[in-house]
Amino acid sequence: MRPVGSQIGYAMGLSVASALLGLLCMGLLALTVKALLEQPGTWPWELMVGVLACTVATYMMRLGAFNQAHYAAFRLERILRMRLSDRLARVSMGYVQAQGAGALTKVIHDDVRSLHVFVADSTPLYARAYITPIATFCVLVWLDWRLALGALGVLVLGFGILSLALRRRGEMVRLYNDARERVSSAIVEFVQAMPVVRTFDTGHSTFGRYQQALAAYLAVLTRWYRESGFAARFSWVVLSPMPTLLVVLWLGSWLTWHGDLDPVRWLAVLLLCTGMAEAVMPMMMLRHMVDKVKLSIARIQDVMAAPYPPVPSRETEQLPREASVRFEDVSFRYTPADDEALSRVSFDVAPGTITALVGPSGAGKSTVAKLILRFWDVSSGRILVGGVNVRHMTSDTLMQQVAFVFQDTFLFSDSVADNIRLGTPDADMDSLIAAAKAAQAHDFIMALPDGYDTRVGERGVFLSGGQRQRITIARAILQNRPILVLDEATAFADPENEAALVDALSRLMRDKTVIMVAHRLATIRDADQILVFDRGHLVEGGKHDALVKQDGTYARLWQNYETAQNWSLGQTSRHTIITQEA
Ligand SMILES: Nc1ncnc2c1ncn2[C@@H]1O[C@H](COP(=O)(O)OP(=O)(O)OP(=O)(O)O)[C@@H](O)[C@H]1O
Repeated sequence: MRPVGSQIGYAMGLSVASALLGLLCMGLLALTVKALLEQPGTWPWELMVGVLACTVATYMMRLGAFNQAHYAAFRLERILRMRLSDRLARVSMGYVQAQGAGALTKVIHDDVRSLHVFVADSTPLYARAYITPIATFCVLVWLDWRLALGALGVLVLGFGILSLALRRRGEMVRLYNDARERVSSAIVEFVQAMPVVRTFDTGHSTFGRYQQALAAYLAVLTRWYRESGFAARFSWVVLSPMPTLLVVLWLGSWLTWHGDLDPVRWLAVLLLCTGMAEAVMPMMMLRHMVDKVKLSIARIQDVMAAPYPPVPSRETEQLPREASVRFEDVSFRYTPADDEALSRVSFDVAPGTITALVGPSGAGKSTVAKLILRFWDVSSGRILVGGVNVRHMTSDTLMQQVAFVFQDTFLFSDSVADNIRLGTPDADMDSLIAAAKAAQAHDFIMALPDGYDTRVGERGVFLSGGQRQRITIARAILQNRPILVLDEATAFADPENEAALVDALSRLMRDKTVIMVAHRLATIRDADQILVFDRGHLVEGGKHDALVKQDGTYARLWQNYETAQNWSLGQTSRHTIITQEA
């Protein structure tokens, strides 16, 4: 809250001033009554105008306090979201993946929102809740210390009972928050997994988890209510204005009876004393809000404390000399608890050559591809791009060297043109269209309702996997970076798309250093170098023909691949016949 601290302070100051003016207003009201009683028939105009002015000023200041608090909350929300997204853009991918997209979204959205609500609605109340009872008590003591003590006695009794009710509050709040979190994650899971749910279990097991979470939530609430219910409600009764009023009324009449109390003072005490008890209620509500917002603050602070991977400054960084890639004895594990995903891997990729990464599932091919872009830092060894350790260049420099085409293409809900322009925002329309044509994407883009201005994902414009892939390829062509990393770029290709994709890729790869993860071994027969991985180790390397002759892992993979091609053809035709008969 520090960035908007002074504005919050101003709001709280206004709120305190309005509370004090409210008291002054009551004092003037009592004096007005006194004047009316002492000189019947005359109007104490000055006092009455004073009461009116104080009332107006009280409400103006209260309004001002809430205005300031709301402006502070809007500013805070914006500042926090900017800072959080800035941090997330620069922390390692490892951190982002470990936290999970859902949890991070919740922090940026919900936790910042609850801080907004707290600052906007509660900070002025907070100031009031503390100053009103203290100031009221001081005035009451000045008016009549015996009545003041009577009113205080009621408050102390109410607090005593309330503390009994709140004895195990810390533990209950924790249980309550845990149960609530479980309900919300069960809902998220239920909704996100809807396609799987519909296909496999008609919702029984996921919905069951949601129901269990709800039942546990209900159990916590019921227990909390049962354990603290009576004491809490009883203390609410004691702390409501009525008991204080009764005590002051009874004590005051007894003192007046004995001629020991001026009736005007008594009236003033009666007018003021309820303010003390009234201020206590919001204090209790605020305590609950503070507890809730503390959890949000802790989560926001966790994200803000996530460490940046060390990067050199623009002055000290080293610039890559050419478009080569080199792994030197690289080992890597995703987390300290995981097994090594890569073990002592070394290889060289010369500028302008094509290198294919192959191997069984889980061998570490995608890991190699992602380490080149420094999504994670290696555990040992080093990765050189253009002869420079990736740790010794800024991420901007690395980005200018390497373009990436992932298997899971993500398009922003923006126009097709802006999706292609990502990374080269200044590209003009002609070069953008040229890139789309080279990527075999121009024709289908022109068939969309608004051509290049069509917004992806809106008004039913959903693109097929192959089309999305070609938009990403157009993006990479436009970026025209010297090194290209392709991770399963043809994964989504259907027969109709595949020819277009292969054509697009070959244009993209022209004159570039290419490192591609490949499952379809036929597409990489002509690669300059094939690196074969198995369980994190680089087990073989060389050209296709030589590797087939070696009769090792690659020869086995190649054999399996060829068998699979033949097998799938036969199976597909039989399957089709069976389905038709059915
Ligand atoms: N984000 C991650 N966190 C933890 N472990 C991971 C992560 N990504 C991959 N791994 C593990 O690292 C190993 C290598 O995975 P990788 O994705 O590089 O294999 P791959 O050869 O690309 O497999 P595939 O062909 O199936 O995509 C696997 O054991 C995998 O379980």
